Order: sequence, then structure tokens, then C-alpha cells
Amino acid sequence: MKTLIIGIGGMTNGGKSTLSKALQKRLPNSCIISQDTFFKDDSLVPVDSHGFKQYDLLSALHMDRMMEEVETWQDDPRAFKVSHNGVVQLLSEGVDQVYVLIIEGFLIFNYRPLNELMNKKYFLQIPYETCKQRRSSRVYTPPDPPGYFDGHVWPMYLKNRKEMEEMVTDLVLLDGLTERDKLLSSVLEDVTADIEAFSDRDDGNLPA
Ligand SMILES: Nc1ncnc2c1ncn2[C@@H]1O[C@H](COP(=O)(O)OP(=O)(O)O)[C@@H](O)[C@H]1O
Ligand SMILES: O=C(O)c1ccc[n+]([C@@H]2O[C@H](COP(=O)([O-])O)[C@@H](O)[C@H]2O)c1
Repeated sequence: MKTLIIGIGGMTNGGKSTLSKALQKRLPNSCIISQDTFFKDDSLVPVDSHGFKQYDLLSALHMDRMMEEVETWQDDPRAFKVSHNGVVQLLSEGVDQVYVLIIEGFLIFNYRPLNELMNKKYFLQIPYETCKQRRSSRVYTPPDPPGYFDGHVWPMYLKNRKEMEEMVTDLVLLDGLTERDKLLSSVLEDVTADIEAFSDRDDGNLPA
């Protein structure tokens, strides 16, 4: 069975889940694993000296559980697909099916074990003002306290981004201000080309 793992990383509110959901709808036999679903319980997240909860760190996430979820997909992508969101689509007879996993989240490329599994890495970026504006209209659980964006989210983004750039060299940067449909079609075109190249090969490896 052939598999492809795509990472959709990026800044908070960069458009990761919007793009991932749209891609999943268009890619047969694809599933999404979202890092957001692995946040630790609020009681386990420490506060800093300014009283801000330290959510924008890898230590605020159950990354071990996220890896287990990815391994469950790797063990049997077909069963994972059936148990998570339904029907497996058979393409044409005689063609090897390629199962696609979309891993999305704001710190996926900062976690080396996850990073190493990905065949393709996309990173959605937006300017500070857009990020702050989009974030202000989103309600998290718990909600952002006053000053949280400038006091915690943005400084941690800068720190995490620097760390990511020291670890990862093969990122494809995407402009999160691009219109949704255009973003989708450019990534879809890229991924579809990989899938086609991949399904033509019989050694199970994605061409470089
Ligand atoms: N390409 C885009 N252009 C304009 N707004 C977008 C775009 N993609 C997403 N958004 C909006 O930005 C906000 C954050 O999007 P979301 O996909 O939830 O971001 P993330 O998963 O990166 O936090 C939402 O209000 C969404 O509708
Ligand atoms: O989902 C949660 O439990 C949660 C609780 C508190 C905060 N968050 C925020 O979720 C952000 C990452 O998710 P996202 O979708 O904005 O990239 C990160 O900036 C955190 O501050 C998320």
C-alpha cells in the first residue's frame, strides 16, 4: 500500500484548517490529523510571570498521543479512513491506491519525530496585523485574555519560527492572504502531481 504524508503548518489563524479541510475533500482516500485536538487540559498548562498561560509551546500539547494517532494511520490507512470518516474510494482497477495523511497544526514542524515522516511540508504565513485581527475574532477554550496576542502568542511565534527554520530546510512557504480557492488549487496541483508520480512507481518511494 502506498502512502503520502503532507504537513500543513503555519501561524495561528494562517488558514491551516481551512486549507486542510478543502484538500481532504478533493483528495481521495485522505484523512486529517489536527494538532489542535492534542492540547493538554488547562490545569496542566503553566502560567508565565505575567500570568499568561503557556499554550504556544510544544510542552502544552500531548505530542506522544499525536504520534500514536499518526502511527495508527500508518499501520492501516484504509481502516483509519473507514473508522474516522467513512468510505474508501477505489480509483481505477489495477492502479495502486495512494492513501494521503494531512497533518495540520501550528507547531508540527517543531517536533522532529513528526517532521521526519512528512513527504511534503507547507507553511502558511500572514502579516502580524492580519494575524492579530483574525485571532481577535476567534474564541478559543479558554478564550484569549486581554493582551495575550502581544504578550504571548506573537513572541512565541517568533521564537518557534526561528527554531523551526533551524530544523527544517524543505518548507514550501504559502501566502495566507491568497484567496482560498487559489491556495487550494496551487497546493492541490502540487500534491496531485506527487500522487501521480508516486502511483506510477512500484518501489513505494516518493520521487525526489
Ligand atoms: N485564504 C484565506 N483568506 C482569507 N481568510 C481566510 C483564508 N483562510 C482562512 N481564512 C479565515 O481565517 C480564519 C482562520 O482560519 P483557520 O483555517 O481556522 O486558521 P488556522 O487553522 O491556521 O488557525 C478563519 O476566519 C478563516 O475563515
Ligand atoms: O484548542 C485549545 O485547547 C487551545 C487553548 C488555548 C489556546 N489555544 C491556541 O491555539 C493556537 C493554535 O491553534 P491555531 O488553530 O490558532 O493555529 C495557539 O496559538 C494557542 O494559543 C488553543
